[in-house]
Amino acid sequence: MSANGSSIVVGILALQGAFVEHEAALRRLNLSKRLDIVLVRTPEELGRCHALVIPGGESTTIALLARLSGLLEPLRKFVVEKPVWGTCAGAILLAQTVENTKKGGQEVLGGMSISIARNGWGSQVSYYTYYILPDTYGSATQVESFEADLTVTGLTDPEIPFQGVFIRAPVVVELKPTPTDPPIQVVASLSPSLLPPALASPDHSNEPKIFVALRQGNHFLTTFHPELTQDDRFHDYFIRECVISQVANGNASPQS
Ligand SMILES: NC(=O)CC[C@H](N)C(=O)O
Repeated sequence: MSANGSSIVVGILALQGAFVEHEAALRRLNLSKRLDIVLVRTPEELGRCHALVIPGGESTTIALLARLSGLLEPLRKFVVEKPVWGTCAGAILLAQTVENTKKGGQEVLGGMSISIARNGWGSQVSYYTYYILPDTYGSATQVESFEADLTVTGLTDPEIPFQGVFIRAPVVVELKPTPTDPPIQVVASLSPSLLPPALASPDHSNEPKIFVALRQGNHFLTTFHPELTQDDRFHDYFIRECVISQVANGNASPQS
C-alpha cells in the first residue's frame, strides 16, 4: 500500500513491444490485489504512476514513438524520480550510453550508470542475408536469439535457475557508477559455458560472467524477457524490492 493507503499504480509503457505479457505477469503476482496496472501511452497516464515497466521491443522505435507522443521528456523526468524496470529494449533505454546504435543514434532516458551494446549477440539478419546469402553471413550472426539458464541472486528460490529468453538482446559492456551514484547490484548472470555453441568460445575458464539483470537504487534492468516465461520471480523482485519499499518510504509519489 502507498503511504496514504491507496493502491500502488504501476505503469507499463505500451507504445510497442511485449507490454501485454508484462501486464499478464504482474496480474499473476499474489501482490497484484495491491497493484493498479496502467498501460501508459500519454503523459497523463504516466503522471498517475508510482513506477514504470519499459518492455522489450525495439528501442529506437520506442524512443521515436515516445517523442511523437510527447512522452520522451516526461519519461526522462520520471526516471530521475521513480522506480523503473527496463527489459531488453527497455534496458537499452535505461542505460547511460549505448553502443552499436542504428544510424542516427539512440535516444536514451538514462537512469542506470552502465554502457550497453544493442544487438550484443548479433544483429537481426534480414530474410535476404539469412536465406539467400548464408555463406556470406556466418553462423554467429544468426545466433542473435537463444535461451540459457541464469544464475540468480536475491530472488525467491535462488537455487532454482531462471530460464533466460534472449531475443536480439543487448549486452552490458561496462558498469560505470560514480562515487555518488547508488551501487550497482548483480541480480542475475549468465555463465559463458551455457551459451549456445555458435556464441561460445572454446575455452571459457577465464571468461567473466555476463551480467544480465542489474539493480541500481530503485532502477532495474534485465537484458532478457522474463515476461515470456511463466516464472514471475523477476516481476515479484521489482515490485517488492524496487517499488513497494520506495512507495512505503514516500519516495515515489505520482507527479502532480
Ligand atoms: N527483444 C528486444 O527487446 C530486442 C531489442 C532490440 N534489439 C533493440 O535494439 O531495441
